[in-house]
Amino acid sequence: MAADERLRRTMMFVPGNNPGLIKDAGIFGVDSIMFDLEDAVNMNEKDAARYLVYEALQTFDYGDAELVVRINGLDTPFYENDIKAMVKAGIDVIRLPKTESADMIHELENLVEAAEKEFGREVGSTHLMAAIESAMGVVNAYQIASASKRMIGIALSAEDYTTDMKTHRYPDGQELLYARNVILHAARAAKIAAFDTVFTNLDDEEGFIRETKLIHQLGFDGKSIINPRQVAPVNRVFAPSRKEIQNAQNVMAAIEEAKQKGSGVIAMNGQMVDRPVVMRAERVMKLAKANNLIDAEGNDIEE
Ligand SMILES: CC(=O)SCCNC(=O)CCNC(=O)[C@H](O)C(C)(C)COP(=O)(O)OP(=O)(O)OC[C@H]1O[C@@H](n2cnc3c(N)ncnc32)[C@H](O)[C@@H]1OP(=O)(O)O
Ligand SMILES: O=C([O-])CC(=O)C(=O)O
Ligand SMILES: [Mg+2]
Repeated sequence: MAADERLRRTMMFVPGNNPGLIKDAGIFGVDSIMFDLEDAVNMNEKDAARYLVYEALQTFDYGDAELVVRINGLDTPFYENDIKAMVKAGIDVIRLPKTESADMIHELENLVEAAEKEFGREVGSTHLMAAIESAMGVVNAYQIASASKRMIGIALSAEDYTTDMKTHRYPDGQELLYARNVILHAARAAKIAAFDTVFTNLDDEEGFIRETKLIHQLGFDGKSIINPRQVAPVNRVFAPSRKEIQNAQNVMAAIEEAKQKGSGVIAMNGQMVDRPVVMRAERVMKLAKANNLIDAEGNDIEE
């Protein structure tokens, strides 16, 4: 699947030192599986975790899920070996933590390209994304997002970000509003995806749904998650309503009719239907298909 056609509602962290979680990570229906070599892994297990994830990528079938690895940061002794092993294993996306500048993406890209050449991978086939975890990262968000053609997304990482900002996370999320909006604008301007941060209190389902509704309303593509329990609530929030689906089906039918007549614009119930309207309808149809609300032809599936 082309990188820009993917739905990325859920990107689940899977600790790279936990064989049980790594083995079963494909069964929960997440859009992206993110093996973590960074903060979920103790210093004394870094080499073992890298080896484990490398072996898992050779061994297990993760179906259609996008495969992402969060490598160790550029200020550690681990990232070069992480990059080599993950490129060799054919990972889809490398996520750089604690990204603060476009230069960091350039450094990552150079190492990825060298590894692709060394291991006979197609140059350019490894995609990149950046986690933004500091004030400096937020200030440089657009430069980071547009630093490379390989970039598929940027993510807010609020645990480290709130620490850097000398605050912490509150239930209403006011402390994240500026960073969320900057990251969204940077991603949209660079035409890549925007991911919201993890919600760490697994027992507060109401708070998790409230936060997910907020980031969906703002326009994020999806959320980093830490547990399979968080998959269904995110998918429910991102699922279009029957009314939205009906409207999208009407738009698709209207634009088809316009095309037959050789026009790119048509009126539907007195409302103009043009390219942006069609693009929104296409996204609704894609989300509806992913939630099994319509079939491959775009027709309703009864609940
Ligand atoms: C700030 C940051 O950097 S966040 C990123 C780093 N953190 C992480 O990667 C943490 C990832 N998450 C986890 O390790 C776990 O979800 C925990 C420790 C938080 C909670 O674990 P549990 O108490 O076992 O959760 P829970 O009981 O809901 O697990 C249900 C099932 O899902 C599995 N599971 C839980 N989390 C994950 C995960 N992240 N990936 C894959 N499987 C998982 C469990 O093994 C369990 O399987 P089982 O029913 O076969 O035993
Ligand atoms: O990327 C995330 O959401 C998790 C993380 O590292 C952070 O919040 O610091
Ligand atoms: Mg972090």
